[in-house]
Amino acid sequence: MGAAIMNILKLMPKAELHIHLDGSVRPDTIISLAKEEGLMLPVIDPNELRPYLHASEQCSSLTEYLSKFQLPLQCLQSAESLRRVAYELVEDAHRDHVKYMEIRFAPLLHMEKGLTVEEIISHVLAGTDEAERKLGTTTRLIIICLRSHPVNKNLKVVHAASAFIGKGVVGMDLAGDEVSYPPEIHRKVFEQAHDYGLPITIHAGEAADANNIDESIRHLHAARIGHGVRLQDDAALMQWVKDHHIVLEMCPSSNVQTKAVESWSDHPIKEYFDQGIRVTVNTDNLTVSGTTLTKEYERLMEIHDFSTAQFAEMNLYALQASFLENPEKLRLLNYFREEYETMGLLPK
Ligand SMILES: O=c1[nH]cnc2c1ncn2[C@H]1C[C@H](O)[C@@H](CO)O1
Ligand SMILES: [Zn+2]
Repeated sequence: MGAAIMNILKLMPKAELHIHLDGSVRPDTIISLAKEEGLMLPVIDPNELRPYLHASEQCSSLTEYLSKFQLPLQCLQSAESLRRVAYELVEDAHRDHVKYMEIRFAPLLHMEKGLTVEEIISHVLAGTDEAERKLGTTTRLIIICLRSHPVNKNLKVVHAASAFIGKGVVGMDLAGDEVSYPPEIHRKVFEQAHDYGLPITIHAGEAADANNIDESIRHLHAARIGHGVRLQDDAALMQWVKDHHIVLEMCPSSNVQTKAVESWSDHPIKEYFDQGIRVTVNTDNLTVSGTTLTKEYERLMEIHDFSTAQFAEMNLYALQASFLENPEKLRLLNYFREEYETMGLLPK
């Protein structure tokens, strides 16, 4: 790949719909937060920390992948740490020319030192709002319910999130261990979210089969699907997803690491795209997956032969499917189109 193309991939305005806060903490920040909070790191030499925070391509499963969140989560139990990592994540994305991002996190994982769900959301918002003001990257939040958490607790999370509608929270998600906890357990939770008017995206068809995608759309009101790798197993559902403009938030590096796919070349993203399904490219987790949006684009271009214009198209899918409120969404869509036109990525 030539330097000119690499430059376009880096410089083109990008939208990121699927990125977890706790999986995207800078390793240096982990070290600094561990010191501040008096936490013992598993190793003394910071250079040896990487295997504790990063899932390599040798990672064997989603379960192993999820074990990499333990350490960052221990460091994310205070107001200041939440504000700081939220700010730094927007800063990192900004450096990668991300102009719109939806950051997701699960409040129930940040309550070990007594913060309430409302406080946790407020502290993350303080960081993203400050970053948006200083850097200009439009940032919104998606609140996650974990599959392994009881329904009554998740209902409380939805209730707390609903108070932040119009103040930075734009949607709800279901994440965690898909093998042990199928989506139907949480129907009531997402019924409630839907009643509050919160848009919904669900992790599905990542570590378990296409039925979970079907269930998430049909009964959990998902307008978008996190990953959706197993959609390829069900032709009728695939057609339905295409016709109804359900958007897939695909995260290729993560999908290789969790073994949702065997390898990069086995990833179905290009096949979906060519069939007219609205796929988007995302990182999932900057630190756990050891990636950036530009790196994902580079590998997709090398291995699946995507063109720069096709990346532009997927970014427009992402913005259209974003949970951003309307005047701002239109402004960003116009901005992206103008930039792409100037860069020669759209037909004039
Ligand atoms: O790709 C994923 N699939 C399922 N769950 C995930 C993935 N990436 C992160 N998570 C979980 C682990 C985090 O602690 C949690 C909240 O961000 O969400
Ligand atoms: Zn995810």
